[in-house]
Amino acid sequence: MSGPVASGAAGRPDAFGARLAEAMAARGPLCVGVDPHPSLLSAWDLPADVTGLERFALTATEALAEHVAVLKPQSAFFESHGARGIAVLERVLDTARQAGALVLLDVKRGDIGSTMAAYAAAYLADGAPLAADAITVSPYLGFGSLEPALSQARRTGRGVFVLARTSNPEGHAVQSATAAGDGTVAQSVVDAAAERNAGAEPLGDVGVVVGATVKPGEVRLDGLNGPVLAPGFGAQGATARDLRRVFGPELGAVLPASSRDVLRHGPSPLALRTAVRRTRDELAAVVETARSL
Ligand SMILES: O=C(O)c1cc(=O)[nH]c(=O)n1[C@@H]1O[C@H](COP(=O)(O)O)[C@@H](O)[C@H]1O
Repeated sequence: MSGPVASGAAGRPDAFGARLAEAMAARGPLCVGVDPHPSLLSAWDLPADVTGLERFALTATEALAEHVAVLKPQSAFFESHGARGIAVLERVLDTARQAGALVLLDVKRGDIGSTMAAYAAAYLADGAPLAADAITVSPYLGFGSLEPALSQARRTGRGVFVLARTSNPEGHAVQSATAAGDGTVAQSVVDAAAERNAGAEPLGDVGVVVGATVKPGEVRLDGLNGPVLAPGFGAQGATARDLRRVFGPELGAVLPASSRDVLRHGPSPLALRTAVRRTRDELAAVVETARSL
């Protein structure tokens, strides 16, 4: 898959939505998280320092990046090692890109607009050392405060995934509260993303995050016209059948994400790839059944 280019509009072939749809069709709808938890480093017999981080993250990336549509490094695990950890993250981004995976950098940024512009420059600008194909962002300073990231992503053929209804149980209290007007806070996020995606083909660049662990019907996704990142699959307890229950007919645009449940099979590259293949086959079976519903 080629990297993003510098200009254009949603609907162009190199827009993030189009590149993601192509990657999901070619490689199956699975996003694997590269989350170098200290406990996983220890399970892989690696030291809990930056050399262990590097071995872990590059082993996982080299083993998997040719086989999945999207790799999602979790920034915090790299940041916790300081500048040398960030240097490892840069290598992960580069290695994944060379292997043709799209890279979704999980940084969950959210800030006032003028600072959001700096985050956009850090992660969504051509040539930035930490540029990724997409990032996760938090809308809790107001969806409008994300504008600099949304417009930068559109200009550079990149994407954003906005937290809507997250997989963790604590998310319910704020995200299921009633928003100004009507409906829940989570639904207002999905609706704002849908506005940005209107008219894009085959998918818009503004995705949302809805955990695979949530109850069916908590958010309506039928008008989104964008991708849905669904973490919570695997280690947090959601199964492929839960994905079908939660997302039903929208499953075609859903990108289930799993980190620990894949990574625990390492350090053998073969065992990591076998875990990915098994997970992908399970997902393919439920997506197929959802299509025939
Ligand atoms: O944005 C995310 O990626 C995310 C959103 C969410 O609602 N829940 C969630 O678990 N995540 C991330 O997805 C990954 C889940 O990891 P596992 O539970 O090991 O599969 C972690 O990196 C989380 O930070």
